[in-house]
Amino acid sequence: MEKPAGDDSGLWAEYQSGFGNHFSSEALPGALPTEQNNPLLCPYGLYAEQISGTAFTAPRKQNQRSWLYRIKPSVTHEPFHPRVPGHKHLVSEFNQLTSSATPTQLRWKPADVPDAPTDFIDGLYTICGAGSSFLRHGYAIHMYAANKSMEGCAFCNADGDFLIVPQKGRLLITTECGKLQVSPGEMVVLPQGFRFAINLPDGPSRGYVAEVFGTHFQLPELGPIGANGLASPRDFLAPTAWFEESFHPGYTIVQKFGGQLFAAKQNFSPFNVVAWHGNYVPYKYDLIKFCPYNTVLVDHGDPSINTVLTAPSDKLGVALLDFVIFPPRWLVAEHTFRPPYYHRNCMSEFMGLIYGTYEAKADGFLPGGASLHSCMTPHGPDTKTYEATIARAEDAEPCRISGTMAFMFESSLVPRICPWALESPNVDADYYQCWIGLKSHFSCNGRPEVNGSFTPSSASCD
Ligand SMILES: O=C(O)Cc1cc(O)ccc1O
Ligand SMILES: [Fe+2]
Repeated sequence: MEKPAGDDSGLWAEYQSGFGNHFSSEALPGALPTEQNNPLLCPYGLYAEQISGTAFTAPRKQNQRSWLYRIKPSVTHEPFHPRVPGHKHLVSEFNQLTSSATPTQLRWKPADVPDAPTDFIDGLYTICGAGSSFLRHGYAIHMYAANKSMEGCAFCNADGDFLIVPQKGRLLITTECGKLQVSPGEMVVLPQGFRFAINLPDGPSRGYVAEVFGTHFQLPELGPIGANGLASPRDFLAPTAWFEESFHPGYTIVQKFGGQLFAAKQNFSPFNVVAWHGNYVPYKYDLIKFCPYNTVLVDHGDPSINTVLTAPSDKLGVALLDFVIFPPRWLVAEHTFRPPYYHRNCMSEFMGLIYGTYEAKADGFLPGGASLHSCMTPHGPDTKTYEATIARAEDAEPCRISGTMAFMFESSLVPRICPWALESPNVDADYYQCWIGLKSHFSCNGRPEVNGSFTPSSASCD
């Protein structure tokens, strides 16, 4: 299976294609002012409102903002108060009070979706992160497990951009710019400050979220690859304008601000934007459209070759957070150990699995599960994968990795881990065992001893 069935995007939502474009969209003819951004009187009596995703003065190349033309401006609400009930499992400042660091290899089994009614907001919990949303530098990695649509409320993340990777269950996301349907196998970016509501048409749902503070995701440079390849700008889809005019007493805006949830009441839906234009927008991307480039002769390329999106740090070429995937592809390298190499990395690697089996782990790393190998923590293929690979070393024909989609959030900042993630019953306490069986194949006469008693596993090839 290349991708779970049931992706009927397009039915619920209509899109415009491109990455970083200056988009424009109107749900009523003539609703978008064309001569200027801020007319004295807007068409249809709308209010003009700007949302800025970068400082007004950011260089033109990085500057991101959109103009929204709406029935009432977003300021039309009662004061924000800490939400009751609070949320105990969200963190946006990673320090000794909130989290701790460990160099040990960590792996989590998939979390069960709760039985109690739980929407996306309550089902979201932080796993780890670094830096601070207040200082506008850092990231948080969250996961969610939920089973019910958000009702009578919209979520707004003032802390950073969410990159959401659903693993189970579709997300029907209503945003101020319009609607997005996101299936497992796709990802969506909801930039800082946009209000959105998530419906779960399939019920039980779970997935992964990377949140970046103080920067935005961009496409990686292609360098010598050339003008094409990896994620193509035209495969990114932004919504088209959609609005509702509803009298909705008690509608709640839930704002994540410094990791804390605040609530404010208003009496109408915030999805009242009739037209908009700009380059600061939510967007989605289908990971199966990724066009991988890789080794065609020898050796294992670094995983950066599979970068879908990167959130840059201030250091040239060093990511605050890269979103990297391990998609279906051909492995053709000659006399090469084809699975991921054993390594230690100054960057920290959080991994998740959307479907299938990951090429470095014959078992134990399950769809919906996760692993974390922090800065300089050694890791690599498990014993079964290693032994199966060298057992068929002599007859390694080109083979296709199929039916799998793993991903990595890779960061230059060392993550601190939340106590509930470290103490979770889903922690795989025996993770280290997957490498303990790696034995010496050393032989003084030069020819490695290969124990042929292992049956080659089907973990990496068809
Ligand atoms: O650790 C991992 O499984 C991710 C990874 C994959 C790969 O092919 C090379 C390096 C790397 O960190
Ligand atoms: Fe790695």
